[in-house]
Amino acid sequence: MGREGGGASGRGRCVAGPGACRRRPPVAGLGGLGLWLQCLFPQPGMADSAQAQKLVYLVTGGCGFLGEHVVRMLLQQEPQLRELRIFDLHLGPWLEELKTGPVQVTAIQGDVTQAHEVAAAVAGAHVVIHTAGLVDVFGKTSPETIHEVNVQGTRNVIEACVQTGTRFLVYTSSMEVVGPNIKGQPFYRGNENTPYEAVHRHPYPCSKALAEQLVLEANGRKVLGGLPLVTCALRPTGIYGEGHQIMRDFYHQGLRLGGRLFRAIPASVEHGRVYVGNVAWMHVLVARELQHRAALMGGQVYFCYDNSPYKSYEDFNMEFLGPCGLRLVGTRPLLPYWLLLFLAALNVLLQWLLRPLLLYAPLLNPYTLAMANTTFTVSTDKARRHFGYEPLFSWEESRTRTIRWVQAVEGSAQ
Ligand SMILES: NC(=O)c1ccc[n+]([C@@H]2O[C@H](COP(=O)([O-])OP(=O)(O)OC[C@H]3O[C@@H](n4cnc5c(N)ncnc54)[C@H](O)[C@@H]3O)[C@@H](O)[C@H]2O)c1
Ligand SMILES: CC(C)CCC[C@@H](C)[C@H]1CC[C@H]2[C@@H]3[C@H](O)C=C4C[C@@H](O)CC[C@]4(C)[C@H]3CC[C@]12C
Repeated sequence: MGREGGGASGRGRCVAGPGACRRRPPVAGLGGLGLWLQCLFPQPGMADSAQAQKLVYLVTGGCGFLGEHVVRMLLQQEPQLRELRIFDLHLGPWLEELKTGPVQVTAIQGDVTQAHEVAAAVAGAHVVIHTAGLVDVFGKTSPETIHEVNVQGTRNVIEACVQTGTRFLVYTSSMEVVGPNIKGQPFYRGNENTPYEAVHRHPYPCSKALAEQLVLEANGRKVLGGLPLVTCALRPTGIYGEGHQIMRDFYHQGLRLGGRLFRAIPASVEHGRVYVGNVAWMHVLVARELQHRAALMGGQVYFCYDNSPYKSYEDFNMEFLGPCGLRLVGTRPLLPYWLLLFLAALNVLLQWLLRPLLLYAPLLNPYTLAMANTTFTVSTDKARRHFGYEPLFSWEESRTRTIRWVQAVEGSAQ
């Protein structure tokens, strides 16, 4: 981290990996030499036709909450896209509608823990956006499985890039790679260089930290063909927007409680949030600019940010749930913190006792309580400086879109 400054631009050169050159039809009559010349000196006119749609992207986890937004954003905003591969354990039916567009959409059902499946999907791709992961802070999955998917899965993606000659890898990391830490120390509007004691105990942040480290260390490794791998990691804070399962859960919980939610966290605790459309846009931009600014961006981490307001987790949710008819009761937490902590610990015990019979995984546990109860917000412009990022969606638009989505959830629940 912390390495900043100007970097050489690879713009205009054959920067998209050996596959890019291999894939274009050779210049007639010149055979292999033509192929070379074409890579070195693109012909006039190619920029707008053949060259415009030349790249193959792979999105792992492309059917998840964030992954779907990345997929749709790529199709809307990436003119260089020729083929989009979507790799996921569970493929969504909505993929079908994408297959009628001008870009070839290839759905691949696969498991990131299976190295051969990953290698087959990666082969021939120019860019990999690795969002697949097990997001579990509720104890639904074993720590071993979280490690297997998040760490070994990432290792498999890296090795596949190296073996098949894919040069650009974007990894979806998380704010939790930094914190909040188990000491509950605030991270108040920090940036990528803010010192913070990152201490991980919970399997999910541990796995994200290890995986991020693997990705950053892989930057510069030689891939098949001899060119260097260029990697970077994006660290979203808590993502919200259309498709956010936890928002849906809070909404339904509020409906069950007669249209009320009860404040558990002091309003003064700030929790970083970022709109899913802007996180997706950052992925698209990073993937694009990594190809031109490898020296500057390779091996870097970027927090994901936008203009969403700094609020407590609950007050922020009310920005959407309020207009949908829910009310947050209390200006201060209704239960004292020690009692919440006791209930959180009780939930852990219940989870353990009930495990042989059923999966008991409530929202409240000591880790989620610590997350919600510790200030963690970012304030940075590193993404703007390095790759020209500006949020695509204003706060008002992000809010409106999310409210509309919650209202649609409500409609479909009736
Ligand atoms: N949701 C957030 O607030 C948030 C914040 C920061 C970072 N992230 C990161 O963003 C990424 C996406 O998170 P999300 O919220 O969209 O989660 P999600 O669960 O909605 O999506 C993850 C996707 O990965 C797929 N997947 C899981 N295991 C797989 C496997 N073994 N092989 C192939 N695919 C597999 C799932 O099927 C799913 O479609 C994750 O890496 C997560 O750590 C999420
Ligand atoms: C006191 C309780 C009732 C409130 C519980 C809220 C809790 C479920 C919320 C609070 C903070 C949320 C996490 C935070 O937004 C950031 C991330 C990072 C990401 O990598 C995965 C999701 C996660 C952990 C959110 C999960 C839900 C949390 C813990």
